[in-house]
Amino acid sequence: MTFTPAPRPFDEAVLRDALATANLPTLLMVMFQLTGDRTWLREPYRPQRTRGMSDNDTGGFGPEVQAEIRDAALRILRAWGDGEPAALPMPDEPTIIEMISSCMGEEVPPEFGPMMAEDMRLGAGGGRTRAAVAGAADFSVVIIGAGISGISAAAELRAAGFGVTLFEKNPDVGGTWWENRYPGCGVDTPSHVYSFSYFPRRWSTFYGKRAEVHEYVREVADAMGVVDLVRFETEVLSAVYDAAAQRWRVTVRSADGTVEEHVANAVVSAVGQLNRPKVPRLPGADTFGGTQFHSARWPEDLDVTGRRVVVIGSGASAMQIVPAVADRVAHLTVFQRSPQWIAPSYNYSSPVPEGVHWLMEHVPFYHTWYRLRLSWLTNDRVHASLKIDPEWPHPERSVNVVNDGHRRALTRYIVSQLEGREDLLEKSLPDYPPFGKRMLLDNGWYAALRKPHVDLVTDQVASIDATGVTTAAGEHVEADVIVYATGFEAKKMLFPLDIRGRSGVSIRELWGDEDARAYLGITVPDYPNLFVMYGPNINLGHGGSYMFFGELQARYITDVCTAMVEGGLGAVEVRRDVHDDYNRRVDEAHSRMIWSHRGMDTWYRNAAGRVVTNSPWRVVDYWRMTRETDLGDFAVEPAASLTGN
Ligand SMILES: Cc1cc2nc3c(=O)[nH]c(=O)nc-3n(C[C@H](O)[C@H](O)[C@H](O)COP(=O)(O)OP(=O)(O)OC[C@H]3O[C@@H](n4cnc5c(N)ncnc54)[C@H](O)[C@@H]3O)c2cc1C
Repeated sequence: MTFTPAPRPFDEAVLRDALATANLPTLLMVMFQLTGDRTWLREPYRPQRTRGMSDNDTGGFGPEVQAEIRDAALRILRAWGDGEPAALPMPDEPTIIEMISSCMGEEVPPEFGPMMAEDMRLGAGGGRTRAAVAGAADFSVVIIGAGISGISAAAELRAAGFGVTLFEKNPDVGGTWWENRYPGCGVDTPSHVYSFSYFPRRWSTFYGKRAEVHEYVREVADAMGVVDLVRFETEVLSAVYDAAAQRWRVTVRSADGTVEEHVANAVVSAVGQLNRPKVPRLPGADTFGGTQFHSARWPEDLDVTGRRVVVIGSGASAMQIVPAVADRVAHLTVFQRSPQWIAPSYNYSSPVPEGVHWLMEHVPFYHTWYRLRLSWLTNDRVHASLKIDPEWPHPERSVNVVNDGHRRALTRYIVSQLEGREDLLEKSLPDYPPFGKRMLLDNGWYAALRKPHVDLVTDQVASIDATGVTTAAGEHVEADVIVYATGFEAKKMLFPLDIRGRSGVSIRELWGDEDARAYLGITVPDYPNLFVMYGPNINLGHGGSYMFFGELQARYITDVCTAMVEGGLGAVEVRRDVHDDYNRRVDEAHSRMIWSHRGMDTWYRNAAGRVVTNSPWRVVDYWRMTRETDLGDFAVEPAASLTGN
């Protein structure tokens, strides 16, 4: 699917109505591309700088300028619809930077030009097209997992002609978006950015809910020919490298318990960082007489209406569950270990107006620029402000002067939301710098906490009995339902898979429970032809969409496999010095980032304080690092034989 409309005469009334709903900074870029007239990039048509995550629909223009822009857009679009060609169908990179800087009202560095140009091409072109690689059909790849990562890798490898099999433990594709079914579950990255760059969608809301995200992921998997490659309800148990054969022996178990071995030239682990639920071991939990489950295992038939519900945890999942159930339950108790920084949300529950859909589908470049603007807002824009300034005199509250400004603005917001509830305010103001944990969006969290039948408890749960939970202070809370919104075994990467490389050492032993490392988060010495997705130091802490990161890893992996086939190679193993140097740079970069700030205790860090899950890089840095593969990074072996198992 693409949004690349062909010109045809517009119905003026329809066009006028749609323009009334247009995002003006986006519309100005359309007008410039169609006319080539730089008037639309300059004062008085340069939008004000966008604040926070707002779409800045009016661009900050007064009513007269808004009307002028819409009138001019009407004329320009009518001319295009009547056959006048676009002056700049594909602007060059400096022009893209000039445009994005104009429509954001701030200078965007030139280094973003190539990545943005690629996004524009992909959005218009309908796929990460690949020329078929001669001989690829004889090179087999097993992919473990059919979430966004597995689908990205399979789509690209398949397009190049590789023999691909995916094993998926669930009965459907989608991973995160198939498993998490709790009330309120959805994205906190805007949907037009949390989309594959080559597969736009008519999102019904600006922030898609899980059912729609799952439907989308399935649609992409279908369209890219991936679904047919998946063996569902088949769990991979182990993968062992046979150095003599230059093959991986992959053991899988089907739903009926049958265990079989598959042999492949390469293995891609796409098992996700947030797939294995983490449930605290609380004394007495097994005696609870009600219903209890992890947030990712919400029972399909559970009705919480009129029930007493305890939610343990106040992270991203709890933040979505609590507002979604608060009005239905008899009583809700939220156990919070530490408060979160929560930003005001914009458009969080709003449907995308029909006029905006129409613009995306009928007006050339509109969807592209709407997405590019959002990408800049949600990706790397804040990264620089998350660096620790060693000279900053107030490390107890922030990491630099800009971060301190974020703190003031967010504090004002929280205070405004909890006015008159000093009890809640005291529990809700974090003592660590904003962005030290992933920024969450307020989708009714504070409003829910204010309700008379909702309690926010900062004491810890000490034990559970048949009728409820008891806090460390000895208070008993009666419950019918306990929800463990306690996150995932993120640091235990690839758990519980048993993966053994050239020397027979299990990756579990190599990494331990929480010290995974890989070159580019993808390849590990001693594990030839193994590629890990959403692995160590890949999670995005500053913002951004994992879908894009998944695409970058998929491209890199496909490039390496292509180089293997074209070079007649049987094994590629990342050089230890390359791997070690990369990880030294990761750790060094992290030492200057907010996630390593003193006192930051998050699921990102291990007991030694090393940040294991998060990327220290900007999206554009990782884009550049993975754009071209260099076989010089690997020790390579010629293929003993590229065919046969
Ligand atoms: C509730 C929630 C909301 C999120 N919201 C956002 C967001 O707004 N923006 C964002 O960028 N990211 C978000 N994320 C992160 C999200 O996980 C990623 O965006 C993305 O979905 C990861 O895709 P994946 O394919 O790498 O992993 P997953 O989606 O976790 O998929 C892994 C797949 O591997 C399968 N699998 C695992 N082990 C095996 C095995 N041994 N054998 C066979 N199959 C196996 C699993 O069944 C699963 O289908 C969210 C995560 C959660 C949990």
